[in-house]
Amino acid sequence: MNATEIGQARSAVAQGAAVRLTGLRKHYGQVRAVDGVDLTIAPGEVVALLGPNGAGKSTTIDMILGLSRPDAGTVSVFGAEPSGAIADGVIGAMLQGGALLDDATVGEMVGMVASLHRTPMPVAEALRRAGIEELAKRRGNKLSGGQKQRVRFAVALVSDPDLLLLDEPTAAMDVGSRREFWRSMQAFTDTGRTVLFATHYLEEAEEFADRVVLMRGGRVVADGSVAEVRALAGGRTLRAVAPGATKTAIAELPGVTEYQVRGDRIAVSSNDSDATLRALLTACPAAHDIEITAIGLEGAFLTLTADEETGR
Ligand SMILES: Nc1ncnc2c1ncn2[C@@H]1O[C@H](COP(=O)(O)OP(=O)(O)OP(=O)(O)O)[C@@H](O)[C@H]1O
Repeated sequence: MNATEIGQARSAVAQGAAVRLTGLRKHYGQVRAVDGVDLTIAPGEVVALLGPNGAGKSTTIDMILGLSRPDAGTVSVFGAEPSGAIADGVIGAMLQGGALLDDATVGEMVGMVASLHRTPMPVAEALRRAGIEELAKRRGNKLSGGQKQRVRFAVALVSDPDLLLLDEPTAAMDVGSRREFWRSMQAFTDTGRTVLFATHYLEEAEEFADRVVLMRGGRVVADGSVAEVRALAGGRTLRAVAPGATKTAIAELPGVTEYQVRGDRIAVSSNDSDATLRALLTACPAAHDIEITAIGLEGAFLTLTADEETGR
């Protein structure tokens, strides 16, 4: 079983999926924004949606929210249509650039959204969880970009949702605000809520997600834990000082998927680092300062989202 299958099987056994997408497709003219996505997210999972620009992350989130209608396939949220789940306050969402009111205070804005729901959490609690209690009386047009994001977070939380959908939630935040945001988020997920977040910050996925779903060209290209996705990219990096090693000799080492040679220094990506190392020491017995490291999530991301024709 590969990591994609493990991710799907693990979710499928969970009772009553939080989110289930089957054969989801959305085209804009010739652009296949989402091109056959099957995805099941179990209650309580924290899932990072990764992918380069235009991979289809926002389009997928919009369809889960019922903001955009699929051309084909189905979306269900806790067994219901998105519109039903939204009306029941089951879903909270934080979207890229979601509009805020310039003339209303933060407390009023969050209060207005709370009034739309049957069982909201107290406004003060939503502000506290989003870390913006001191901004309750500040008007929308006096907020910084990062503060606006926190207000959007409070708006997403106030219905006390079981599922949070976050599209690049920390995009406008500085490092301190991001750390604070994820601390609040962890307090929320510790209560067993489900979170799906799209991000470009790989370290956020690495640190906060139970599971990583990697999209490219409207499709899911990897799905599993951070360790599983890293392993899918196959590999390790071997660095060494290899006097006299030529590019041709390095390219021909077994297991090599990519390589760089700068003077005596080589850096090789390999899907069989043991075989690469043995062959290197045979071809170049003077090789020294050898270092083998596991590929990071960033390396896996780049490998798995590279265009096929430029994969090597
Ligand atoms: N309303 C639209 N009209 C036409 N094309 C669209 C529309 N929305 C998205 N697209 C196209 O669909 C593709 C997927 O876009 P989407 O916004 O879902 O990607 P993304 O992974 O969220 O990207 P990013 O990381 O840049 O936010 C892109 O090629 C985009 O240009």
